Amino acid sequence: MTSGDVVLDARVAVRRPAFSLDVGLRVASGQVLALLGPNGAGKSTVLRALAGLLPLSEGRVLLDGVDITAEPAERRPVGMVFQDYLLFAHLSVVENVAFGPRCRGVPTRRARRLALDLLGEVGLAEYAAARPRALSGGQAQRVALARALAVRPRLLLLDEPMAALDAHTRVSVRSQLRRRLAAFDGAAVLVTHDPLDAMVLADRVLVLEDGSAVQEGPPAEVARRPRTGYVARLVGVNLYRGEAEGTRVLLPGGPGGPVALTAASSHSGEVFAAFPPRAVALYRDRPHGSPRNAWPLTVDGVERFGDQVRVHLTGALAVSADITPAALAELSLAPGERVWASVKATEVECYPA
Ligand SMILES: Nc1ncnc2c1ncn2[C@@H]1O[C@H](COP(=O)(O)OP(=O)(O)OP(=O)(O)O)[C@@H](O)[C@H]1O
Repeated sequence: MTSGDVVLDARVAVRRPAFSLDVGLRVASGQVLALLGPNGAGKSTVLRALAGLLPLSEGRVLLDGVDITAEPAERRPVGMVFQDYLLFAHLSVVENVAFGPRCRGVPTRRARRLALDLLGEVGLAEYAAARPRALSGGQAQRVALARALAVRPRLLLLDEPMAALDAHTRVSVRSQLRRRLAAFDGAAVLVTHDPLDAMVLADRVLVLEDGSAVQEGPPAEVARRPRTGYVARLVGVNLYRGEAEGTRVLLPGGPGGPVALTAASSHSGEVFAAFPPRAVALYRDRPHGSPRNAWPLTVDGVERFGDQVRVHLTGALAVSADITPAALAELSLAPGERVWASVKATEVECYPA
C-alpha cells in the first residue's frame, strides 16, 4: 500500500428524534483527520458509528475498499482511545493492552508479547505489571493508545484523547501522540475541541456543526479562512461576510448601515473577509495618514489573552483587537468608551463565500 491511498471512505448518517447527522469522511493512509465542532455537533456519534458501536441509519463504512458496515465492533480492524481511556481497573497494564488481541483469538503468550512490545514503544514497559490506578493521566493515555494499537487497526479513533489531562501534561502528551500518529500507516480520526490539537496533530480538519460538515481542509487553511462564526471564534479571527467589488467589500454592518472594507485581493460577489485581532490598531483619535479601514467603535469588554489584552468592540462592526497591557494603560480603555480601530488592507484576507 502506498502512502496516500484512501483507507477510510465513509458516509455516516445517524438519525435520532432530536438530532440528525450526515457526514462524508475520507482519510488516506498515514493521515490524521481532526473532527472539530461545538458540543453536541455529533463528533462522538461519528466515532461510535465508525467503531461499530452505533448502527448507521444510512451510509456505509469502507476500510481499504472493504465494506465493514455490517461487521460488529469486535470484528472491525479499528482501535479506539476513549476520552477517559476506560482502562480495566482489575487488569494489569499489560493485560489491558493484550485484551483486544486476546478477544480476537490471539493466544495468551503471543498477545502478551505484543502488548509488552507496544508498552515499550510508548515508554511504559516498566509499568506492565502495574494496575491502571498507579498511572498518571499522561501514562494512562499512552496505555490506552497502546491498547488501541494492539489490535493492529487500519483505523484509529481518538475521542478527545487529551481532554482529561492538565494543561502542562497535555503539551508533552500531544507531542508524543504526534510521533505515534506519524508512525501509524492506517487512517486516524481525532475528535477534539482544541484547535491546537487539530493544528499539531491533524493533516486535515473537518468542522462539524449540528450534524453537518461546514468546512474541511488543512488546519492552516481552516484557521486562515474560517467559514463559520464558530470556527472564527475558535481560531480567534474577526470574520465578516459581504459583497466584493474589486478590493472593496461592502458588509451589511451594524446599526449605522453598511460598512466598506478594503481587502488585499480583488474579488467579485459574495465573500468572506477576515483579519486577526493582532492586526487591529486602536487610537483615541482618528488615525492620521487615513488608513482605509478605520472605524469609530465602542469598547464592549476587555479580557486577558495570553500576554496580550483582547478588546471587544461594537458599533458599525463587531471587532476584537489584541493590544499590549501597556497600550491598554496608555489608552486607558474601559467599557463604553469610544475609540478608533484600524486595519491595513494587506491584513484583510478575502475569499469567496
Ligand atoms: N446515546 C444517545 N442517545 C440519544 N441521543 C444522543 C446519544 N448520544 C448523544 N446524543 C445526542 O446526539 C447529539 C450529538 O452528540 P455527540 O455526543 O455526538 O456530540 P459531540 O459533538 O461529540 O459533543 P461533545 O463535544 O459534547 O462530546 C447531541 O444532541 C446529543 O445530545
